[in-house]
Order: sequence, then C-alpha cells, then structure tokens
Amino acid sequence: MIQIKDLQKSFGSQVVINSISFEIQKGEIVGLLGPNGSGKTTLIRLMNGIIRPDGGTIVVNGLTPGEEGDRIRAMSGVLTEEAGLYEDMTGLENLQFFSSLHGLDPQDASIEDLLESFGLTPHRDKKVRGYSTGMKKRLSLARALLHRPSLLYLDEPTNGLDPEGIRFVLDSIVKLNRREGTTILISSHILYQLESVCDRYLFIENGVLIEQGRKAELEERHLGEVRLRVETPLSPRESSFAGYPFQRTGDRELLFTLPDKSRIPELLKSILKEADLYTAHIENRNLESLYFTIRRDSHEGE
Ligand SMILES: Nc1ncnc2c1ncn2[C@@H]1O[C@H](COP(=O)(O)OP(=O)(O)OP(=O)(O)O)[C@@H](O)[C@H]1O
Repeated sequence: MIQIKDLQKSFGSQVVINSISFEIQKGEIVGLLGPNGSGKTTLIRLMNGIIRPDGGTIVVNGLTPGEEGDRIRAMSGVLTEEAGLYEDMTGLENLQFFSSLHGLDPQDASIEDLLESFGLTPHRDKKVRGYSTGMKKRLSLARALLHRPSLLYLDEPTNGLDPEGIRFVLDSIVKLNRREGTTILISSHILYQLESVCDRYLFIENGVLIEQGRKAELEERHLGEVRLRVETPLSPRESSFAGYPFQRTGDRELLFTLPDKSRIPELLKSILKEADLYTAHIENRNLESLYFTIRRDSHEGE
C-alpha cells in the first residue's frame, strides 16, 4: 500500500526526514512512535502530498503524492490533533459540509450512520462549540471517514480523552480495520494504548527510522533480560533463589531478574516446590520498555 525509499526532507538547514525507507502493507495497523519533533507529522504530510520531499520516493497505492496529491487525499483520511471542525455549525452540518467538499451527497444516509456509530446522534443538532473534547474527537474521526478512505492517518487519536473515550476510539479503529480492511497509521505518545491495536511499529527519532517490526520481533532483538514479578509467600534467606537474583518488592512479592524468557518455567517450578504461587508477570515486556530500549540501543556507539 505504501512504499517509501530514501525519503529526505529539510526545512531550511534543518534535516527533518533523513533517508527514511519502509513499507506498509494493505490492511495493516502501524504505530508511528517518536518523541516530540522527531518528524512524525512531517512524514504524514509527505505521504499525503501536502508537502513535497527533497529526495527519495513515496508511492501510495501506486500513486506519487508529490504529483497526484488530490487522488491520494481522495482515498485517505486524516485525523489531526487540531479537530478541524467548524464550531458554529452543528455536528450534522459539519459532516454535511465536509461531505460536499469531497463531492459527495450531503444528504446521504451514511452521514446519519456515522453519527450513530460514533454515539453522536443525540448531539447531531447541537453546535460543536458546546461539544466535549471526546465528542469533538469522535466527530473528527467521523469526518475523516466520510469518503470511506482505504488509508487512514491518525495523529494522537486519543489525546485528551477519558478512559471510556479512549476505549471507544481504539475499538472503533480496530472495528473499521477488520470490517473494511482500512490501512491505518497511528502516531501516539501513549504507548500502552497502541499495544492492543497495532500489528507493527515504526520508531523514528530526529528524522531517522531507528527501528521497525512486530512486537515479538522487537522483543527478540532488544529485550534480553527479563524482570519477572512473582506473587508468592516464598521467603528465601539469600538474595537469590534457584540461582536467580531477586528483590523483595512487597509483603508477598519478589522481583526476579532472568537472563531470558526461557528460564521462567524452571524458576516457577522451583518456587512451586517450596511455596504457593499466585501470579507471575513480566515487567519489561511492554511497548514502553521496548521504546526506551530501542532508543537507548540506537544511541549506543554514537
Ligand atoms: N513547515 C515547517 N517549517 C519549518 N520547520 C518545520 C515545519 N514543520 C515541521 N518543522 C520542524 O520539523 C521538526 C519535526 O516536526 P514534526 O511536526 O514532524 O514532529 P512530530 O514528530 O510530529 O512532533 P510532535 O510529536 O510534537 O507532533 C520540528 O523540529 C519542527 O519544528
């Protein structure tokens, strides 16, 4: 769906995208991760043909954004951090207006369906000015989907939402992907949220793609040591048990450090021989730990 090769973009003397190459397959949900100012928004703007690259190639569904930006934007939806809605119009009027900008019939029943699926039917005739952050975000998402895009760019889609709103937006994203096969690129700082949604991740820093892959592949490459938190009344006298060092982190809680995951069964069996065992949880195998490890690894040798 997307092929990017040796992409280059500078603003003045500042190199913002530095020789980036990657591909995204049709129907994938990909997380774009990187600190503030790393170039995520610029990358999305390049892919959507809003700005032109200085070098390299971008092909989106067989089209070149620099030359065929209109055709690319006709098949892609964008949710930016700024809601991009008209505050003095109602929710319904906003969707009707943007629908006509896409050359669609503003009276089409699909607008009512979108309002319904984003829980906005009861608010359709209220001015957007009076909407909560969550309602605005849902309306923006509905707006991005008006023309049934096959490619969706979501910039911080859950920013400012409460837990219920976050769940709703993430569920809607996954449902859309399953139902329509929409290819989705999500940039976010809230890493644990992406974990339940994305198939694959791109890590970008200072305009450089420092790593990419599925979570299991990234774990394989970057997470050696495993920290295992175990809930057990076991109370070893030494500072290690079964040959593995641990710290006591609570009344019935030990935090073991193991060289890799393959040692877990052996450790748990040893614990069970001497005491009960209620829970065992790997601490550092989440996206956030991976993110920091990958960034640290990329700085090594600099
Ligand atoms: N139109 C522009 N003119 C000049 N500099 C720009 C322009 N757009 C972006 N930049 C600069 O390029 C760098 C990357 O910005 P970009 O918005 O792509 O980062 P980002 O990863 O999306 O950041 P954030 O997570 O804060 O949204 C920043 O230093 C920014 O100041």
